[in-house]
Amino acid sequence: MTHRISPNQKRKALRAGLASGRLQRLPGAFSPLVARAVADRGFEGVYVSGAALAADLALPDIGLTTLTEVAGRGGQIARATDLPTLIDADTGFGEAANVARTIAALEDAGLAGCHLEDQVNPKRCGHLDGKEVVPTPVMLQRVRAAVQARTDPDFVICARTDARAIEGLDAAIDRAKGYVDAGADMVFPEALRTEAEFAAFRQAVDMPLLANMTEFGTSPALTARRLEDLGYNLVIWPVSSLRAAMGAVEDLFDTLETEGTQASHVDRMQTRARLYELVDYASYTAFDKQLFDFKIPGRDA
Ligand SMILES: C[C@](O)(C(=O)O)[C@H](CC(=O)O)C(=O)O
Ligand SMILES: [Mg+2]
Repeated sequence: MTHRISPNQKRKALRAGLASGRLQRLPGAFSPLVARAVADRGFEGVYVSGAALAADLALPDIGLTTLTEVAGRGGQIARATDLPTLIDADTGFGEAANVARTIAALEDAGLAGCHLEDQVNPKRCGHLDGKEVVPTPVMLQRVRAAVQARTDPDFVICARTDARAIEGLDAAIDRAKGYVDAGADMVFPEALRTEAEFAAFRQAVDMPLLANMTEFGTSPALTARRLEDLGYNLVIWPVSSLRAAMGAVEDLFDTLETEGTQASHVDRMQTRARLYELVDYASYTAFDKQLFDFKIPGRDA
């Protein structure tokens, strides 16, 4: 498992995927190890969720994490695989000037792209009540700032609109069109309510579209095949791996507490061998051997 693909090559791969007519499938990875498990299958990319990143720090998803934390963790996850990694940049961590700095940090961290949303600061989960959006001109500034700040033209800037839940579908579509005119490469219509709304958005917006298949939210659960048929370009399952892992962790702790041993749980655990596969233990051993198996001319003949 050698990782030699440059950030620019990953960005080009993401762009090619978006232009391919095939759905790009990006499971959320809350850690570099989880990203390895994504890459070990046939997925086209990795997603870094703001909600999962916050939850991992035992924080709610209300804009408490900082750019430094998000870029740092995003970079660790992006470096773990050869796949392009798309990251959730929330509202851009401020207004235009902050957004510009956010793009610089995410590019430097090796991300392939990010999404920026039109919520007010502090933001909320897109599937909960109580969120608000900024006036369209404010989001247009954010998008323009992002596009101008980009130093690699292949870095993908995705504009997310949260307007569906607040202003309705037509307003969300109008906003999306404006964000595209401002230079966004793709659009993330958040919290659509029905499959018909997914279809209507596709009909109205002539740019790559992202579908968010999060659980326990307000959107219907559509399969990858259905989303591809609807003409969507990219799907994220942002928090699914964290929810699955935490479900298993809580079950384990219940077992430990009640049974005093993990024995009945071990068959559900990732094995030591599989973990070593994912961290590519063998190639490190080979590398070490090659470094230390050397002879010094004159000393070792
Ligand atoms: C996509 C999202 O922005 C995220 O941070 O992963 C969240 C997901 C979630 O809370 O389920 C969102 O949809 O707001
Ligand atoms: Mg988020």
